[in-house]
Amino acid sequence: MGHRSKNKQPPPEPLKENASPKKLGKRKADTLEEKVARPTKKAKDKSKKTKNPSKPTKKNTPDADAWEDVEDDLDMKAQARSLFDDSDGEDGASVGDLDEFDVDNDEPLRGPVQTFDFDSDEEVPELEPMGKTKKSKQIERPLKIIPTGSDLESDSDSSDSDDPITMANMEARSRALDAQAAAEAELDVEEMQAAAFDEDAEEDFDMDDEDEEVEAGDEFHLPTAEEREEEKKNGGPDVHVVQRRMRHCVRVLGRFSKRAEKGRSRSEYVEQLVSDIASYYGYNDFLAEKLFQLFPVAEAVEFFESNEVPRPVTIRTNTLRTRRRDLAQALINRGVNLEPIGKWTNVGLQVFESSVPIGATPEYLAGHYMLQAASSFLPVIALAPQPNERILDMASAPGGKTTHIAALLQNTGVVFANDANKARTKSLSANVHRLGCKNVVVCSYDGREFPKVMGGFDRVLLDAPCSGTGVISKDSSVKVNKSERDFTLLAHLQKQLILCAIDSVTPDSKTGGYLVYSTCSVTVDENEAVVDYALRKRPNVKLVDTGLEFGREGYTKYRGKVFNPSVKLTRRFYPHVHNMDGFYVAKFKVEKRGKIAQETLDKMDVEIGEEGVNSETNGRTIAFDDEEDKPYLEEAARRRMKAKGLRPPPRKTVAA
Ligand SMILES: C[S@@+](CC[C@H](N)C(=O)[O-])C[C@H]1O[C@@H](n2cnc3c(N)ncnc32)[C@H](O)[C@@H]1O
Repeated sequence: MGHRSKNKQPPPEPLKENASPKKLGKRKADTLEEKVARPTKKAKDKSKKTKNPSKPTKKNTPDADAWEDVEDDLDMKAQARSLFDDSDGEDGASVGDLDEFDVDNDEPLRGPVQTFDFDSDEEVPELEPMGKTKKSKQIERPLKIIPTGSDLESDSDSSDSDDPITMANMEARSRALDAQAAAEAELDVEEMQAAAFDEDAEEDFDMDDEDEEVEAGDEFHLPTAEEREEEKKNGGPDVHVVQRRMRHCVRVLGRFSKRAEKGRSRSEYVEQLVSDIASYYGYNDFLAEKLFQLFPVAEAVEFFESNEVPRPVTIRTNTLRTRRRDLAQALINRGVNLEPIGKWTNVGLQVFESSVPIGATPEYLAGHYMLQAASSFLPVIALAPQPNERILDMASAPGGKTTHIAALLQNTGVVFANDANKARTKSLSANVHRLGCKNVVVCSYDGREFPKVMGGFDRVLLDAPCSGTGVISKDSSVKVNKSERDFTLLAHLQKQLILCAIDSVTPDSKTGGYLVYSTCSVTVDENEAVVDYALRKRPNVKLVDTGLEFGREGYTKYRGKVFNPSVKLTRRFYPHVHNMDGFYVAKFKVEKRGKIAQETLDKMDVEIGEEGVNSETNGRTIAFDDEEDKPYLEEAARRRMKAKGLRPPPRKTVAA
């Protein structure tokens, strides 16, 4: 595939699991080439239609989860009361055949049902989403349903029409768009096939190419340390050089024994590749390496590349106020082109294009939906709250998941929505009110104070503060502002929070007794390592299936670390695999302390004993490891002093 296909994205939905990572083929090579021309990457002329959302403004808060943060900017006073109070009724306004929005059907719906003037700028884009005049990379995402050749023929006439869309021509226009997408898809396939036979294509990364012949003048030479030093002195390598070198390194690392230069080691190639990835995509060396290590070589490049592309714009229907089909129709009437996200959610909609700002429609202001990344649905689906339960959302601002929980509870029971950051609880409260959640209590404690503040919860969600390495496409500052120390401190905070979250769950719950731990980060330190720590420190918990239909299994071994085998039950989500933000979800069942399976206890004793940690387990609380915690506690004390304007004493210990 060539330039045309750059940035096309399918909707967020499960892709085939365990598929071997895609080979870097011509398409990827083209992608790399295109980077040279950034930011004017797109070759396609899309001037006819105003398509697709630009991302809503996002604050640079590394802890922030996805773009529920746009809610922060809303002036509550401007939030109109519901304009659609009647819409809850089973027989809402008759709006044509929208049965597909009743849960399972994923047919696309697009095109307004009224006449729209695509060239006017009538709406004031308060929150700047979906700006008519802005194009985003999502424009080129292929539609989900690719029509047949006959559709192509019959509608080809109308595909380019500039006539206004009306009830009469909407269907034909819609089919024409599908046909266009199909034609593009066919072209892509042709290009891909052509590339497969193009022996001269130096960009072809085919790792299985037995008969490769390197043309004269195209031999690749891995720079020596001196040459790299020289390159640095001269202001760094040219972008073309970096691209070419990255391709070559990936190629060599794909079949090292055959392709490597004599006398050069694998680690030299890896070092060069990571260094080039860092400079090409703009990461600090530390983070580039950390993320690179998560994947096989070629897949790692896919991951970095996917972080350059925005994820699909998605919204969650607030079922406390409306139904998905009614919401879809209301938005279609406003000129929004959308379709259900996928079969795994019956409340999500993916927005492809809009002629109105999607963060400021009357439906938005009336709380009929939440702008929410698809990945953010996952932990709440895993939590599976049941009516009348008592739930704690331990780190909840700005409330994307809290309001989802409240909706699943159908406004019964109670949700304690906590966040340590008082300022962020304002947007949390605003969202709670806008979405009509009547069972939510907002509070602001450090999560580590639970369960002393209150306990006895049927379910707890800990959507932990994290490094945000899963949401780099939304917040690129993560590329440079995270150091090794940040990861150490974050992982420590996460470990403390998870123990407090576990202790807040009542094992006596008749309906629940679960904790869901999630992050929008892909690093093992913040995910599997935290979960494994919790299993070791709290033998009364076990991991259970998340209930999510897709996602890769959690690592049970990683770079010399061995985790509890049950960590396999946790789920990882990646932008390059699932077309959603990088995310991690683990679900624990909290059991009574006396009821722990003996085999689990035996295992715990061995594991904990091996580490030389306190091995008193049976029924007794295992405290934090004071020695391990010392530097972190010291660091926290230093920070508190600094915050109070006091000068902290010099450091005594250093975190590992
Ligand atoms: C990933 S965000 C939560 C997003 C939220 N769950 C949602 O869906 O909208 C992490 C949150 O943790 C909060 N936080 C950080 N440290 C905390 C702590 N010690 N206790 C409780 N909350 C904390 C941050 O203020 C931030 O709002």
